Parts: sequence; structure tokens; C-alpha cells
Amino acid sequence: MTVSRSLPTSHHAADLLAKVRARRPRVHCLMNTVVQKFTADGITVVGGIPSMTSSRDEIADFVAKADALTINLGTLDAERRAVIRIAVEIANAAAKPWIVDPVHCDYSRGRLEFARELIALGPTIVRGNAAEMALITDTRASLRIQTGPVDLLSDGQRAVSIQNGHGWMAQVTGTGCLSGGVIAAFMAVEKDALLAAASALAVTGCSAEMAAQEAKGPGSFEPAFLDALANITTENIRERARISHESC
Ligand SMILES: Nc1ncnc2c1ncn2[C@@H]1O[C@H](COP(=O)(O)OP(=O)(O)OP(=O)(O)O)[C@@H](O)[C@H]1O
Ligand SMILES: Cc1ncsc1CCO
Ligand SMILES: [Mg+2]
Repeated sequence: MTVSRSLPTSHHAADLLAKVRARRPRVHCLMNTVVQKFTADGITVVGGIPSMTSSRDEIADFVAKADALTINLGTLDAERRAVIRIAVEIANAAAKPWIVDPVHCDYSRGRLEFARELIALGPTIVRGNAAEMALITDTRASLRIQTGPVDLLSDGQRAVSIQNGHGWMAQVTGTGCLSGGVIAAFMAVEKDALLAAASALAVTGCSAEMAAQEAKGPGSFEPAFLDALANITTENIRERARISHESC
């Protein structure tokens, strides 16, 4: 696979979703304990195969067999920090793509320090919400993503915004965490992290808009969102995706 320097379009989003569905990449998740099921379902419905163990004895084998890794700091303790360090070592040694979600690094000094330690190890992507990303200023990640009503992506040379999604995404716990899993699945089929992540976020945002048309509120939105992610078509993406190129 050659690294392309194109700017993402709805065409990339549809094309990469088709690749994820066809190739069924394995995504290993070191996911917080709050949204394990939702994240695994999100990866599954876009076409990936999730694995979720955080056991110290197994992590090396699982990461070695994965096509991409997602690390989420939502429920962190000493054991999980140790397991995350092992996972990153294996991913880096095998040049596998990995994404860090520094959940709640704005709440605790220790968590912020750990997030910064990980980000210094060179993840492919760091993604968080506005409060978290305000504290992640120095990064060796190839790509920074700040999600919210508008998602902002920048790799230092190119900057893109995604204006899809729905307000109910902020009322369902874990849509950001799920996006980390879906982005990892797209990174497994596309080496250019900006193309992969912009495509993944456009697909999730368009799916959320379609789900909101069926749902009555955040409760019924959650399963409708998984349905839409599973069923979204190339035509839906071409009609809805709002990907803009920004100046760096
Ligand atoms: N008001 C909104 N309108 C449209 N999309 C939104 C809105 N708020 C969040 N989103 C979308 O929801 C997803 C999660 O983004 P958000 O910034 O809320 O993550 P987060 O705070 O890390 O969430 P969590 O920690 O619950 O997983 C992203 O895909 C984002 O585009
Ligand atoms: C609420 C919450 N607390 C730890 S992880 C998590 C899921 C969303 O970030
Ligand atoms: Mg979050």
C-alpha cells in the first residue's frame, strides 16, 4: 500500500468502508469498562472483528494478531497501565497502527502524565474531545483529532473538518470511544491516517444523522445508530458527507 497525500472526500469514505467490509480487519481494543460492548458492536457492524481482552498474559498475542489497536484511558489503574505499555511495545515493533483516546485527562494530573507518556511513544492518531485535546499540545502522533459538533483533523500538513453527526451522539455515553474503534478499523485498510480517520468519522456522522431520523431520543438513537452504521450505503455517504479542507 502506498501512502497517498490526497485530501479526503466522500469517495474515500465510501471506498474505505467497502474495504473494511471486504477485508474484515481485526481491531484489538484496550477499552474502558463502561463502553466495551458498544465499541465492540460499532467495530463489528462496520465490518471489523473486535477483541477486547486486557489480560497481561494474553495482550502480546492479541496485539500481534491484530491489524490495528485502540487504547482508551477511560478506566485506568496500575494493571491497565502495565498492559497498555506492553501493547504499545508490540504495536510499535510490528509497525501496526494505533490510536490513543486520552479520556478525562483533564480530570487528573496522573492520567494526563500517562497520556503524554503514551503520546510520546508515537501513536498513529490521538483523538479526544475539546477539553481533553486542549491539554494534548505536544504530540508525536501523526494525526490529531478533536471531535465535537464539528470534528477537526490535522496532520501538520493537511487539515480537515467533518460537519456530520447529531446532538444525540453527545447524549449517548461512548460515541467518542466507539469512534476510536471504528477509526482503528479504517486505519487497518488505509495507511494514510488522515484519509482513514476522516472517512471513519464521516461514516459515523452520516450514520448518526440517518439514525436520528428513526429515533425518538438518545435511548432509541443508540440501537438505530448501530443499524445505520451496518446498513449505510455509498449513496448515503455521497449525499450526506460534509468534509471540508481547512488551512493549516
Ligand atoms: N453536537 C454534536 N453534533 C454532531 N455530532 C456530535 C456532537 N457532539 C458530538 N458529536 C459526535 O459524537 C462523536 C463523539 O464526540 P465527542 O467529542 O462527544 O466525544 P467524547 O466526549 O470523547 O465522547 P465519549 O467520551 O462519551 O465517548 C463524534 O463522532 C462527534 O462528531
Ligand atoms: C463516562 C466514562 N467514564 C470512564 S470511561 C467513560 C465513557 C466515556 O468516555
Ligand atoms: Mg471521550
